[in-house]
Amino acid sequence: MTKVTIIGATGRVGQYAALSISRIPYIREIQLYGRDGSQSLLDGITRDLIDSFAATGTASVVRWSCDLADMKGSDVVIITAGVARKPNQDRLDLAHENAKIVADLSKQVQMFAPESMIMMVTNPVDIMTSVALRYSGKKPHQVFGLGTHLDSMRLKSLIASFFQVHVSEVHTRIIGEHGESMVPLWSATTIGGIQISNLPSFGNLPIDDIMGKVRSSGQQIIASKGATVWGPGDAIATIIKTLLGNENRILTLSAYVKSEVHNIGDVCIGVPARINKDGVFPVSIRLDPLEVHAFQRSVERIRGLTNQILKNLEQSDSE
Ligand SMILES: NC(=O)C1=CN([C@@H]2O[C@H](COP(=O)(O)OP(=O)(O)OC[C@H]3O[C@@H](n4cnc5c(N)ncnc54)[C@H](O)[C@@H]3O)[C@@H](O)[C@H]2O)C=CC1
Ligand SMILES: O=C([O-])CC(=O)C(=O)O
Repeated sequence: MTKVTIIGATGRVGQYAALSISRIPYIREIQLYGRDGSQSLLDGITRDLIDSFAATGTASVVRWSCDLADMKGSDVVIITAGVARKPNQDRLDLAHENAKIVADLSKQVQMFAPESMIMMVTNPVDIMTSVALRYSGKKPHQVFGLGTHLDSMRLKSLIASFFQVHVSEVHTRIIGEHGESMVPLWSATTIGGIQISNLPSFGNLPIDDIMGKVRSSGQQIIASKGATVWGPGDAIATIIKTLLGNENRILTLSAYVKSEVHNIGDVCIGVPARINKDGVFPVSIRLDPLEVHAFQRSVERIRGLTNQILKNLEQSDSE
């Protein structure tokens, strides 16, 4: 029996993630959690999902609850709860408010679902992953965030469009912060198995323009339609499928990195990680010197902000 709980299920990302996850064949139960007062909305979302299951022949069972105890027995608890940014806000502007929400929820996940893993979506996702790790008391491989997986998919799509190839021909990744200091790994980018810099047209690739589009993608979508929904929802489902299907794929997630990347780390941040039924395990990699430098800057920025947020939380815990 494979059970996934979504905390934040009445939100835009939580709702679509539930639909996308329900398409994974071996997911048997999806538990939707919403705060007290959202009973009617949860009931409506559940009925709508059941209609969708009937139309597609999906075998999953979906239940809703306003009682966190009902996450008991979950394999993974996905947290999408918290505030989302408005146009012209940075994801980091949400850190203070969301940290309190995530710290409280993470303690409860450990209380009611001690065996489960936690997947963090709430922004700023790297910092929230560290908050969840600290407050749940779980092991590092059991707590991870969506990280730069979605950014990597956005870059993949733009490269595929430039070279006019199917997205499956492009392998690339972005590491570091899910935000301004993200680092594209051109050294790890291939098209049809060929290192991108060995393609004659690589010189024409508008790298700055492409990375500008990746960095501002969330902002642009929020400005025009209010929220990013289908991109993150399907990215969440890919990761859940990889994890619970024991696929051993290497995806770029926010995970606690100790020293796997050039001895840089001691924080949760986007890195390539092996994902299987036991959890998420950062892989040891070697990068180009410029990429190492950029990753180091990104890590230092996120580590500094994370430590500040954790200190603030400790202070409010002791008040
Ligand atoms: N990491 C990533 O790539 C992405 C992260 N996000 C983040 O996911 C989060 C959710 O985004 P949306 O679904 O668009 O927001 P939304 O406003 O539509 O939904 C927020 C959800 O959180 C719940 N919530 C708020 N405060 C809560 C609390 N104190 N306790 C329990 N639940 C609470 C709400 O009831 C609602 O279900 C935001 O922080 C957003 O920035 C969104 C897209 C991608
Ligand atoms: O931009 C946002 O606030 C939501 C998000 O993280 C994304 O879609 O990359």
